[in-house]
Amino acid sequence: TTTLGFVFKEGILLAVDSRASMGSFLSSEQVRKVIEINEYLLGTMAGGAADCQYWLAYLANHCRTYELKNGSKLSVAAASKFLQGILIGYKNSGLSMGCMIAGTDLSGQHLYYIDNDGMRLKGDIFSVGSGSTYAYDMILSLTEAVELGVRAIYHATHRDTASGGVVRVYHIHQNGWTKVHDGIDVVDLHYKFAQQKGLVGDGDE
Ligand SMILES: CC1=C(C(=O)N[C@H](C)C(=O)N[C@@H](Cc2c[nH]c3ccccc23)C(=O)N[C@@H](Cc2ccccc2)C(=O)[C@H](C)CO)Cc2ccccc21
Repeated sequence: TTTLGFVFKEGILLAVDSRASMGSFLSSEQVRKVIEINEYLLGTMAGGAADCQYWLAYLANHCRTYELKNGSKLSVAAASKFLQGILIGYKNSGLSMGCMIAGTDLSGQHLYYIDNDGMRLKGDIFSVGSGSTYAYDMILSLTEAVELGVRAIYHATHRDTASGGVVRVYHIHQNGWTKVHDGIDVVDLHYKFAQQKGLVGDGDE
């Protein structure tokens, strides 16, 4: 898995791959590693799929319940703190989760990293998952940010056997979030980037 989140001029970008594995068996190339908690919050998943899916769905439920009770939304800090509290409660019980919680609230856009050790960090850039060492960061315009996110995940899926499938990209801004790409096949990207590098010319240029 390769998940990437970074702050840039116009908000926060999340970019992830879509591969699931069971040991050396590739169990899926189409999983969704970004969970749409509500129209202001997104979560990313790396590690145990069931652990991530269960506890991020639990967080989404908590956010909705809070909103109905209090008539206002949880801040990104509060939502990420809630998840941290759960993971601390289950520390050393075998959960495997490396998540990002990103979203927008009254104080702007925020990005947090939370993992099964109970670590919670606020930051401008995180990359989580087996392919994270291949993904890099820069502060860019939206177009450049999207291109970077796509290239970073593509590059990671090209190198990391446990990452692959399609690239999904989300942009978080002051009005919530927009889904930029819902699935670009990394094989198509491979030929597109190879073409751009002139490696796969048609031979008579
Ligand atoms: C086929 C499949 C799933 C699957 O293959 N589950 C296995 C058991 C799983 O959890 N795989 C992990 C790797 C793994 C297996 N056993 C573990 C025990 C502890 C920790 C990790 C693991 C994985 O792909 N994780 C993805 C993240 C992911 C995958 C699916 C959904 C959310 C997040 C990832 O991090 C990279 C592939 C590197 O491991 C999960 C899922 C959700 C929705 C639809 C299909 C599937």
